[in-house]
Amino acid sequence: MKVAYLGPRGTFSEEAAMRYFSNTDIEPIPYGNIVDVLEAVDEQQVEKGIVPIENAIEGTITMTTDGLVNYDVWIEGEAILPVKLHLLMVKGASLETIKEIWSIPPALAQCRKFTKEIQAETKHYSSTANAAESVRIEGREDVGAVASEWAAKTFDLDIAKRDIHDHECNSTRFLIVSKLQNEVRNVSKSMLLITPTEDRPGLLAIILNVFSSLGVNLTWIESRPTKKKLGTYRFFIEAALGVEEENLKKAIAILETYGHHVRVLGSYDAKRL
Ligand SMILES: O=C(O)C(=O)C[C@]1(C(=O)O)C=C[C@@H](O)C=C1
Repeated sequence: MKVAYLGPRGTFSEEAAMRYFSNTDIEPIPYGNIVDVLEAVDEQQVEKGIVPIENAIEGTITMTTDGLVNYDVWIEGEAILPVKLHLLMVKGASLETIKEIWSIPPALAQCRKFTKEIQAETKHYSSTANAAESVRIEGREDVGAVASEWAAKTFDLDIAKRDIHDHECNSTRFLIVSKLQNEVRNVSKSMLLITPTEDRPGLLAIILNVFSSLGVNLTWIESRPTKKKLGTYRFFIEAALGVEEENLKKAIAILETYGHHVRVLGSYDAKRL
């Protein structure tokens, strides 16, 4: 089974894929960015994909939420991976000489205090591993990559400083997506994308009230711009109920009678890696 992930080798996405599918024979296929992973699943170049959606420090990974709007994929699983970020440098380089820090924006954002403290410039790469690989290829002693221990081993780099993330308890939530909807039975969560058709006072309160009046607990909510008009949004809502549960079906039906567009993005269980 082919599984698309954000490459190159050595990313947290690869680690999450290997751990999540540890009992399955998979062929991991690296892609250059998160959107390409979702596209590969949508176009059925691969059976499954894995993408990061939320980090404990930095919050939502908007490349993923926006990709979920644009591609027709089904969320069938969730995996939570502990994330430890380190500063990787070429062998023999020292922290004192550092001028630039390279990584993917969500990883840099998880280490804001550290980058401010050492007054280094930051440069964006498409993944932690891509930044680490570039440090290795360029061989410069004045740059470091924010990446994992696994990336340090993969690209034979030194860990110049360990655990540079702002908060000790760091983890990232990944979604496992496929093209076809799997059979949903007794799962604990569902993700809905609600697009209101018109703006009105109390719009979000009315939507949330539908869930609370039916006793449906919500575990995540995120608003994203519609990209059509400033100040208009769509809402990602994750509910602690499987999509086949009566109360969730009722909530969807009520929201639709209010004129909102509701798309079920998936229904799944969470797994800690
Ligand atoms: O760059 C990687 O290693 C990734 O898998 C991406 C990613 C992300 O975009 O959030 C995944 C987990 C960490 O939060 C940092 C980076």
